[in-house]
Amino acid sequence: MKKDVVLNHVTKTFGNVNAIENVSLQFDEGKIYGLIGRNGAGKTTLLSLLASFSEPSQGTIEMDGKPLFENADLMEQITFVYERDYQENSEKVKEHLEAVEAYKPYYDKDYAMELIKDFKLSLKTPLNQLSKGMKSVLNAIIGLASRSPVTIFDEIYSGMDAPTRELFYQKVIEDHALHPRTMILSTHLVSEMDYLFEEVVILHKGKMLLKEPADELLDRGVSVTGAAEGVDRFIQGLKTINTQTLGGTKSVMVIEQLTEEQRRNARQEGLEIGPVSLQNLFIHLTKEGEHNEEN
Ligand SMILES: Nc1ncnc2c1ncn2[C@@H]1O[C@H](COP(=O)(O)OP(=O)(O)OP(=O)(O)O)[C@@H](O)[C@H]1O
Repeated sequence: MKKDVVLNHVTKTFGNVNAIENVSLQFDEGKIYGLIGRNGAGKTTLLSLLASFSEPSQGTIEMDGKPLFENADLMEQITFVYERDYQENSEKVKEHLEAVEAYKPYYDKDYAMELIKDFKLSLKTPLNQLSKGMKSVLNAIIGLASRSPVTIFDEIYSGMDAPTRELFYQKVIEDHALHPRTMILSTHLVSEMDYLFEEVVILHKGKMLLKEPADELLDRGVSVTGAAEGVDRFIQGLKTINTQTLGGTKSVMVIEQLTEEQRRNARQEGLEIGPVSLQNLFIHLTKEGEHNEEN
């Protein structure tokens, strides 16, 4: 079975709002995707469609050439984890994981137990007595241990403290290396998660702004740092964003690929050329999206 997920001109409408508008893209089997977008951009809507929670209003979503929606064989391939409050659920963690195991064909119980230990979650706690962070951890464990060919994490990390998030990222990398599968992680924590992503999808107001390999995206710009006067001379005529000044030192993001000659000039000026961050690019690109719409 081919496990790429293909969206063709997908639109999802709520009332008169297009939460997702004419999105076409393919999630290739085995890659780790970062799905980013500002509040209300349509991330959860898109991921819920992949999880078959609802049907697209227009367009198709297919795996192995077949529509995903309500296809039990295909849905077995996908795990979608999202923030849940489990308020009405008093079963214990252990019972809940046993229930998950029953309907997840790739679930690895030993790995789940290892994660329970590493994340220090108690098997005996009723779900509705877990703290917010512990609920996030439980969701993360379900997502990882399900080992589904397509695993979707919808912003489940917000309840986790920083060390727990770090541990989760480490587990994602380790387990993906051992058991390659498609992972889609939506997040607002762009700066701390960017190193996980092989490809980045940016949604903006329901539309797909871009889908690009992370390294190519980061190649779109550089940071230039050094004495303010030298930086000012160097950036003349270049497209820049996000200037920061500290004392006599200035750092500017240049949204252009530099030529060899420009790089040489920078070195001669004593300037340092460094990478841009995905977070800064994201902020810039979504602002630019707004600007283009206004014109
Ligand atoms: N069930 C619904 N009924 C009506 N409108 C909805 C529904 N779900 C989402 N929307 C709208 O669709 C748009 C996209 O929402 P969505 O939750 O997908 O965004 P998001 O990118 O996940 O946002 P956030 O980062 O804030 O969680 C928003 O305008 C939202 O108000």
